[in-house]
Amino acid sequence: MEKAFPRSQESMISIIRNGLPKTSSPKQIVIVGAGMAGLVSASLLKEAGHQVTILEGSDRVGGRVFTLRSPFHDGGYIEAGAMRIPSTHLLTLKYISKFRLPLNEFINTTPNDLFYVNGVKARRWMYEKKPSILRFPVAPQERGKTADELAQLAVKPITDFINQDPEKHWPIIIKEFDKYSMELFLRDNPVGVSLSAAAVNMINVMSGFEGFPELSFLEILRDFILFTPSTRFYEITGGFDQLPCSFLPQLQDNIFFNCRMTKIRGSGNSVAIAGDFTDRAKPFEVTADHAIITVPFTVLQLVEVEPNNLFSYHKWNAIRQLHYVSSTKIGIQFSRRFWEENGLYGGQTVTDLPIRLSYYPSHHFGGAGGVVLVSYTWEDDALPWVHLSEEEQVRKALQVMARIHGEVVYETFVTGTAHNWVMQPFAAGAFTMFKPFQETELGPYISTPEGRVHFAGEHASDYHGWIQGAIQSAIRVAVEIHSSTRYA
Ligand SMILES: Cc1cc2nc3c(=O)[nH]c(=O)nc-3n(C[C@H](O)[C@H](O)[C@H](O)COP(=O)(O)OP(=O)(O)OC[C@H]3O[C@@H](n4cnc5c(N)ncnc54)[C@H](O)[C@@H]3O)c2cc1C
Ligand SMILES: N[C@@H](Cc1ccccc1)C(=O)O
Repeated sequence: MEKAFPRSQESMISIIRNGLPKTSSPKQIVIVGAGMAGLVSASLLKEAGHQVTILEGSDRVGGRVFTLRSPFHDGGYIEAGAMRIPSTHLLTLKYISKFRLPLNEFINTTPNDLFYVNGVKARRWMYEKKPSILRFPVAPQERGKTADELAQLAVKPITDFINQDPEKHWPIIIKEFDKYSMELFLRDNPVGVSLSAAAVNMINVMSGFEGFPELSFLEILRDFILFTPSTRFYEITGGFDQLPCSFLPQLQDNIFFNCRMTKIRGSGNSVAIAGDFTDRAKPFEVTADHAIITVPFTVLQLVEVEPNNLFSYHKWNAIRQLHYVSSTKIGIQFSRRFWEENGLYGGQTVTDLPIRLSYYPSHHFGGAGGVVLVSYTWEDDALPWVHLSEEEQVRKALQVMARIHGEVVYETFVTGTAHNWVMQPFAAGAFTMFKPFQETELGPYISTPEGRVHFAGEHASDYHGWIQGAIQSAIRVAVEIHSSTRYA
């Protein structure tokens, strides 16, 4: 029996570098979804000698890696999905280097970040010097501390324990604290300092997490640890769509676009994927030895499964209950980089106004104009935007931005676009984020295969909401199928 699925990044990096051993018993494998999970799993399995067929519902590769180039001029673009890669995400960085794609630093925050909160405009360095300038009515003992400092204080017993021995201690932490939401843990801290409502609100507003405080404490903690100022981030220079497109030379003959899966039918040693072509309302059906399903569980709920007990009770639970965060992004192009005249080179604006987080471009500094991610919202914060037309979202975002940057936003406005992930038929949400109890109760059943049906995607990984998760799950599922065959 082949070695168990390699959990460490190092062993997965060697699979990315060297591929899987050539098989002596090629299998027919149908993969649904040409996002990063589908592309990576197909690439590894094809390279190892298997016959892969990729069915993609849309007309492009990439899925939630989606660079919006229209309606921008002069090469402008905005990332509707993935836009930054932490320096610790070695699998993602490995594929970027394998395809020789250019990288530059994604400047996530700078001391010059512009805040507009509780009606107060301030720079990050001013706030870090005197947190009370943002007028959060925190408790006396909380005064003089930033949101980050208060959050670190509250989670310190947990992070200290994890840091002693992450491999051994994370499972203990999950068992003890999976039942907590972020909000409950911070307000009624079972191991450390409980914070006042105002302090928790300050943490939520300043981190952009105000939209989902009721979600899993541990899930948010992982990203809280990741987003510490010491973490460096990168972006693919020229747009993230170059990453999924880099798989095309190897896979383009294996990908069938505009193929919407509507049914999964299992029978003994084979599995059939049925559906219709979205561009010509014609049915299709593909039968294979194995199927890899990479579509989000939100979308999978609308796919018929025959027989129903092809999936176990626990798998059905996970498909129905796994939580997906919604997210909206609004990108606006300006004819002049007025934000740089204001000392903003990359970095962000944090506000309690409906745009919540803005990110200034980390590329083409000093250029004639540029595209700003004017609004990036999650969960409840994303909802006020979804009922508006694209034009209304751009206009409203511009109006809100004018309250922070002044009339210059109107004088230099060129064009804009908005993307609401909850409205996308092949995503139906932005990314997975557990609710309390879900890591323990759904986690073990998200990735497990059901007969000849295998599951990959960011939801079926240890990195929810990251390309890294899609890649990790793809390598796992490729090993899962490949190790059930004999090597050449
Ligand atoms: C707003 C946002 C911001 C993000 N920011 C970052 C970031 O900065 N850095 C980072 O690393 N990650 C980020 N991510 C996460 C990252 O984009 C995803 O984790 C990753 O792209 C998911 O890949 P996947 O293959 O699992 O899923 P997907 O990319 O969703 O691929 C699934 C594919 O299946 C197709 N499909 C769905 N249903 C069907 C069907 N019925 N029939 C046929 N095909 C179907 C879809 O069209 C899609 O192509 C972000 C995501 C979002 C939404
Ligand atoms: N990884 C995505 C979404 C995300 C944000 C925050 C926490 C978890 C996931 C981003 O960087 O925007």
